[in-house]
Amino acid sequence: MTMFHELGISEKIMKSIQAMGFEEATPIQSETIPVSLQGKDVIGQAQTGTGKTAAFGIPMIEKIDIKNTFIQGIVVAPTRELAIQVAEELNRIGQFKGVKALPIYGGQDINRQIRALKNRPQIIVGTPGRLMDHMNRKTIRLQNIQVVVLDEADEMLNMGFIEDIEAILKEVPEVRQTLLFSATMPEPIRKIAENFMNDPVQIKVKAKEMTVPNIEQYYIEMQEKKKFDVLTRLLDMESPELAIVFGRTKRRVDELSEALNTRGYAAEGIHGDLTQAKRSSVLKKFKAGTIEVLVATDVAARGLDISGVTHVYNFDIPQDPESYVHRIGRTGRAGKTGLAYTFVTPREIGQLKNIERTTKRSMERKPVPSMDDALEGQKQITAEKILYTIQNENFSFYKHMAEELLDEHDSVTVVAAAIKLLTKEPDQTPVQLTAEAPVVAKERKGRGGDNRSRDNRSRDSYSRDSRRREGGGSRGKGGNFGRNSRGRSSSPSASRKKTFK
Ligand SMILES: Nc1ncnc2c1ncn2[C@@H]1O[C@H](COP(=O)(O)OP(=O)(O)OP(=O)(O)O)[C@@H](O)[C@H]1O
Ligand SMILES: [Mg+2]
Repeated sequence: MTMFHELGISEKIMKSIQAMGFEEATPIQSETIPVSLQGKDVIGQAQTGTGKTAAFGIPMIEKIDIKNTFIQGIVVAPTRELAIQVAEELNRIGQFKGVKALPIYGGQDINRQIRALKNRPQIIVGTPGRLMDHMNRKTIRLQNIQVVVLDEADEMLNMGFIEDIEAILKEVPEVRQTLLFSATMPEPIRKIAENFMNDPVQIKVKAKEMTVPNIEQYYIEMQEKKKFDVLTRLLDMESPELAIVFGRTKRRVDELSEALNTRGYAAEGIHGDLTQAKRSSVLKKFKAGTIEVLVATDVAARGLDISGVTHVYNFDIPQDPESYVHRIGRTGRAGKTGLAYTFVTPREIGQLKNIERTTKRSMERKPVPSMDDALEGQKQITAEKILYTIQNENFSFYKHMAEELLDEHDSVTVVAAAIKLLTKEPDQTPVQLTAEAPVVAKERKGRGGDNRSRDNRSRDSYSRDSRRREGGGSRGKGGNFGRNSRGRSSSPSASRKKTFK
């Protein structure tokens, strides 16, 4: 256990850390912060949700000279939502020192960004495409950069982004500090990374497995056409606080969120073909709990830190083990627990084994849940709601009616009828889903076994964001059910703990 003050952090930043509610440093923070403060290049690898943002953010902000109005640090991140989130965390860390971080990403009005740049942020957090646009327009100058961070570094050095990263690094002074962070770092990518770095120190937090131990991991084997019923049964049985369902393609995400709405779940989709306004509003609603199921492509797989995500469902098995690690890492963050389910068709078992080999952790097989299991789950939720009401609410207004009913029927009959009325019985409304081709496991050779190619993955907002087609986006609205009406306990959720166990 390391306390932050043992790490050589200045007073103003200590004050921010306190305000953020962090009590002790996480292992990646205690191991990388002192090394980064010495100015060394670092490749940092640690499990999802263990505080890598502050691990690079704290030393980066220490290095900023606030008397100097140039941009002194850049962070490059693969998605817009992540760029926004990282900038927010950096602004919190820099709040007392007066360091400002600005997110720069595709899909947002470039003139607005140019105006925001006039406020002289010392740090820019950007997606590659939009950063390049600004470089070309000379609205961002990178000549005074001292620190470059690649968050989700293995993704940034992967096929889809590497050329952009090379172009960006060409604009940055050669004498600089480079920090790379990710939960995954396939060996061939790490080798590529070294070309951009100066004698980097590798810090890998020792862990038996690549995924977080407090995420329970299950798989269910079934035919493709069974998947949707299984998903809704699981949602009924477990009633997640917030759930993310990952689908392979944008079409899949659209169809799934439509189908979930048809069956009465408050779900919306997020993927790279939606307008940025739509993407932001969906994420906002999910964070607020207005929608309870976020259906997403891999655009939401990396880095996003949303509290209250208790369940991740891989409706389609991920294309590669790294994607699995990041997807399920949206739950079980900062010491909390989480559940992850992966759906596999018989032909995809090889891919499942491939994932297990890489993560060094096996998933437990679960049987296909039945309608009765789903109903049992919903009944349980009704019972919990009734007990909660007995303990916490005033229902004297209804007592007279209860007595009248009990005059005519025995109590078990009355209560059973009331439970039936309150219980959402499994809905079997037919839905339309286009089948996806199975993912066949490939040998991990050559480029680190990254099975993706530019075209076969839903490149999504993983594409160069400024050049992306921005179409559509006006799908069906959220479901008819608010979170409480779907039977969740309405008790206030436990306040967010800020210490890791
Ligand atoms: N020392 C700490 N004590 C308590 N909470 C912390 C600490 N450091 C970070 N956190 C919180 O933990 C959560 C996860 O942090 P963060 O998003 O940086 O994880 P990460 O390692 O980058 O995960 P990912 O690999 O998914 O990107 C955030 O809500 C963050 O504010
Ligand atoms: Mg992160």
